Amino acid sequence: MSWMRDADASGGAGLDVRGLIVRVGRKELVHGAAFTAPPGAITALLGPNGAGKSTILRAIAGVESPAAGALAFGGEDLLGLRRRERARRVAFVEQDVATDLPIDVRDVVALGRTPYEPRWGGRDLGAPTAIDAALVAARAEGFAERRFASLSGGERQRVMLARALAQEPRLLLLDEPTNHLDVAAQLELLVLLREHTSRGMTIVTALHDLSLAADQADAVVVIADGRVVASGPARTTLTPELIRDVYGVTASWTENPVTGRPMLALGHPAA
Ligand SMILES: Nc1ncnc2c1ncn2[C@@H]1O[C@H](COP(=O)(O)OP(=O)(O)OP(=O)(O)O)[C@@H](O)[C@H]1O
Repeated sequence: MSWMRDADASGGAGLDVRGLIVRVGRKELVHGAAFTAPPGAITALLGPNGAGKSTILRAIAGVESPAAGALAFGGEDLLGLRRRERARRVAFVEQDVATDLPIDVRDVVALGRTPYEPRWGGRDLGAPTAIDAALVAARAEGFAERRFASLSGGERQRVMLARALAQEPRLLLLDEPTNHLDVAAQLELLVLLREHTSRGMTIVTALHDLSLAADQADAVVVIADGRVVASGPARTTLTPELIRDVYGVTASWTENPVTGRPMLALGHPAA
């Protein structure tokens, strides 16, 4: 396809989603979504509850098979890759983590190395280093020897992030990664993600916190009713009009008195 050749020619293209349709049973949940996520950047998927953010991430991750559409990353057709090859490129941290895994944290993180295990026996020589580095990066090394089921929600989220980092993906998909984190941990996570983008990782993350997305994401994609309604840089895309239409709340850009950066203030004037 011509757009994939274009992506190759540009050297290191990001994620390109075209005409994505996802059906579950007879119900169509995503109706021809199209957007790009720049390489080496954080793109936030925004939108109200039930808009389709998780469904889109699941389709990109290969958990759901799209009914139609094209998904390319780095100029490669993701849908044409074998599962193992896709898993070496794309990692996904889902929103709800199973709570009853009867295994230790380190073993959960080791699952991220599955795509690198030699097919015909032998050992994945890169595993110990990758697992240790991922535990440290996700600030999960302090509970590496504990049972996964004994962890708090925020700790579990760090472990699932560590598992995804152990996979050494070039595209990292995150579904609401901050939802169990306290305010310091949220900002710390964004710093960590920023470190990874500066080393070339492309990150696409569903976020509910519009202010956090406005401050930290390089680009935003706004989803409503299974459709992309706007996309682009946060400052120019998240207009007060768009936010009112999509979320029904009042918004205003102002200056954050703490950071000095543009800040999105939200609320209902009468509340
Ligand atoms: N397996 C399913 N069968 C039927 N409907 C589904 C299924 N999975 C999701 N949906 C519906 O599809 C829509 C989109 O769901 P999705 O989880 O993608 O939304 P979301 O934007 O991630 O929402 P949230 O912000 O609440 O996590 C919702 O209306 C949801 O109820």
